[in-house]
Amino acid sequence: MTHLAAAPSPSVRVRAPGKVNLSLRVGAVQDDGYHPLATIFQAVALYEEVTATQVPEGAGVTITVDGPQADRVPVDGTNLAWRAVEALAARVGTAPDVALHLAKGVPVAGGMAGGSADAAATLVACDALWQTGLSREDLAELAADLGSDVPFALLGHTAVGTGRGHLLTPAMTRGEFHWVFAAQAEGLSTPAVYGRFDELGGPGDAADDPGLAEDNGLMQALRAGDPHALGRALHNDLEPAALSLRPELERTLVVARDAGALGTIVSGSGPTVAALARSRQHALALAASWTAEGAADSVWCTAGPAHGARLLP
Ligand SMILES: C[C@](O)(CO)[C@H](O)COP(=O)(O)OP(=O)(O)OC[C@H]1O[C@@H](n2ccc(N)nc2=O)[C@H](O)[C@@H]1O
Ligand SMILES: Nc1ncnc2c1ncn2[C@@H]1O[C@H](COP(=O)(O)OP(=O)(O)OP(=O)(O)O)[C@@H](O)[C@H]1O
Repeated sequence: MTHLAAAPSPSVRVRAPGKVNLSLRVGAVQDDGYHPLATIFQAVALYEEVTATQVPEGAGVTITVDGPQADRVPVDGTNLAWRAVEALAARVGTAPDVALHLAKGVPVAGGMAGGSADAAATLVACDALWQTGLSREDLAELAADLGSDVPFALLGHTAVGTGRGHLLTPAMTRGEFHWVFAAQAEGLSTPAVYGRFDELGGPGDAADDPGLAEDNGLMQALRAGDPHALGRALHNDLEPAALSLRPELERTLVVARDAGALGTIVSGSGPTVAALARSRQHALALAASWTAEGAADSVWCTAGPAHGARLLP
């Protein structure tokens, strides 16, 4: 009798990046609870890696998670990757049967859109696994329904975001920018930070619908590949709200400035703080200052722009 080994279940791996908002301009809250944004995203080379494996019919979705902060990630239907499976399956009329493994390389609840990257990677992975034939635009539509940051995790590189942050236009950049991120053990809730922004007076006298008119210098710095000019132009309307919820972040910003960072900023809704460096060597020096001063729970050196959600061979 010949023994036939069972064929391995089909499996695909996808990487999607974390992000930093180089500029984040926030308008007045709308009736749907969202704020109109004008933002410039940059993807950075801290990646979420999602492996999707076909499982027998009826097995449903399962999630396992790997990484230093894995215990803070839900493995049920509240995980954004799980919701991505369900959204894609419903869209193409297939059963949501898949085992997901998330290898987390982006700080959790840090304002760097790690969960959004998982959702984007999962869309690309299941799209390949199920050979749906959907276009990248179709996936972007599903992505926008999952969360405001998910379409950018699909696209990657550097892009202007408007609407809720989900309408994207790629931006021209030259060369590589070196970043250091100071992550905190305890995350911040994105709705709580937007809520504090409202309590602090929202956009105040600024236009309800923000624009990027004030970001001409930033766009020019990107096109010129000039990290000094980029450092001066970084801007985040949510920074006062994040600092009001986490006053100790002020010291993290100051330590990086004192150590010669070209610019410092709270990343998105925080509490991660980003510092822009002159070079990779300088990034390592900034990281060492944060560690020496105990101004971060973990420190991550990386560079941007990085690619969007992409299948791995
Ligand atoms: C802070 C940023 O990371 C900047 O890119 C994003 O605006 C947040 O994007 P996200 O985490 O994908 O947010 P979503 O999952 O879409 O929304 C979560 C909550 O954040 C708030 N929210 C989000 C986006 C937006 N333009 N206005 C908002 O007020 C709302 O309270 C919403 O209920
Ligand atoms: N795949 C996921 N990975 C991490 N957290 C997830 C995931 N799905 C749901 N969550 C929940 O969402 C919360 C925020 O997660 P995430 O790491 O995406 O935050 P974030 O980077 O601040 O997001 P954003 O920058 O898009 O606002 C976590 O505290 C967790 O409870």
